[in-house]
Amino acid sequence: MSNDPADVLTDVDVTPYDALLLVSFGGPEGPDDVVPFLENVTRGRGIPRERLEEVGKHYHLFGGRSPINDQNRDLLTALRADLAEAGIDLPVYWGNRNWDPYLKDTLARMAADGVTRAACFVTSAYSSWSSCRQYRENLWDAVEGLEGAPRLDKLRHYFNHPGFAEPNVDAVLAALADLPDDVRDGAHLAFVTHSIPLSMNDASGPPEQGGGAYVRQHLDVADVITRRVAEETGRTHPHELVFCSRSGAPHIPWLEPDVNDHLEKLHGDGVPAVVMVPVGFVSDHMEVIYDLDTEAMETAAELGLPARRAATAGTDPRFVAAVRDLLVERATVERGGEVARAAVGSTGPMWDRCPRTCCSNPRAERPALCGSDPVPAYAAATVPGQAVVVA
Ligand SMILES: CC1=C(CCC(=O)O)c2cc3nc(cc4[nH]c(cc5[nH]c(cc1n2)c(C)c5CCC(=O)O)c(CCC(=O)O)c4C)C(CCC(=O)O)=C3C
Ligand SMILES: [Fe+2]
Repeated sequence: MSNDPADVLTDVDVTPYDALLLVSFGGPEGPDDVVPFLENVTRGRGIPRERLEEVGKHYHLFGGRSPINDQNRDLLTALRADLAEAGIDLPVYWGNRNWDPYLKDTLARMAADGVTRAACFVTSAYSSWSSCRQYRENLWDAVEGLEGAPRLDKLRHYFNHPGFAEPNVDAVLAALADLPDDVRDGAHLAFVTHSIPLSMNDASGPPEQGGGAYVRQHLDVADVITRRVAEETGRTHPHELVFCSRSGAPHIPWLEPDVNDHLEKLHGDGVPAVVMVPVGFVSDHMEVIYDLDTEAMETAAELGLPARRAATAGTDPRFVAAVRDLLVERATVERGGEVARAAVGSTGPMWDRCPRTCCSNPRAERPALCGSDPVPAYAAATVPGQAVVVA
């Protein structure tokens, strides 16, 4: 990250924070975990039983174990090493929405350890209820009623941080290089992310900005990656944004096209090859190893369409350093200092606190931490000490 201006302008003072908290989704670690995990994920969500059985099969294909927890363990190890090397002495905790270690247990341990204020890094880079506000609701739930709970700040969205974009650029270059010589130049880049209901995309970001932030943010970083790849190869590969892992009831519209339908279309149009770029995900969890590496790769093979899947950011040192950069940046801001915020593309750096109306909950309004929301009167008493900033 030596050419990143934020590295030069900031120092390694991370006060007022005395911990970093890695916040993630969680996944099952063995066959017996699969059903309880799926129940945790889908509680109250109206996901049809057939869809759950289908998704259960995906996990059982891999021994009932998702790779996501091990990937977070690797990220923790890498983060601790990176912070230590930068001279930052800060404990790093980990808590999940849907599986052990649960956020509630982690927050209780942090309180017992005397942590007073933690920065939260969420393994989800974009705006939407599922990818942002739901995590903020989960943080609320985790501190509610907890004596001595640390105050929590969520680090800003990082889909357009160079430390996230650049590993994706290199991954696309590597995937292109791996395609047969005679089809490489004509390859399309299919940027892939998790589908969400159209209504959830419409409600993503602040309504004053017209909603639709989820898709807009993906399109922005996909443009950046495509242009950076063109700088390296001298060729602008046509690119599209497509979706995987559609869930929910069939009559509810979700973002399309599905990646498999897209591969069929490319093939029908005579496109000679494709690189799938899972830009919506930060590591190779189940959506990537099943929906892309298994299902979409099978579709491509049946079509006879040469396809490669680009790597996710994972523990790329630039991505790990980006977490530190975001931490140091936010600490500086909280101390009242000036920062240079690293961002590529046309969106610009994202806010530190989500606006009150951002990414509304599709079912019912729930209290959430780390926004500019005033804490609702009915809940304020149960969550002492949290940041309350009215926009
Ligand atoms: C936007 C988004 C991300 C990306 C941002 C982020 O990373 O947070 C994401 C990530 C993930 N989603 C995951 C797993 C699942 N998601 C489900 C269901 C759903 N996801 C949704 C959205 C997203 N999901 C939505 C709108 C639903 C419908 C139900 C609801 O409204 O909540 C279901 C239920 C079964 C099904 O129907 O698929 C499962 C099992 C795993 C773990 C993988 C592993 O185990 O390796 C990860 C990282
Ligand atoms: Fe999901």
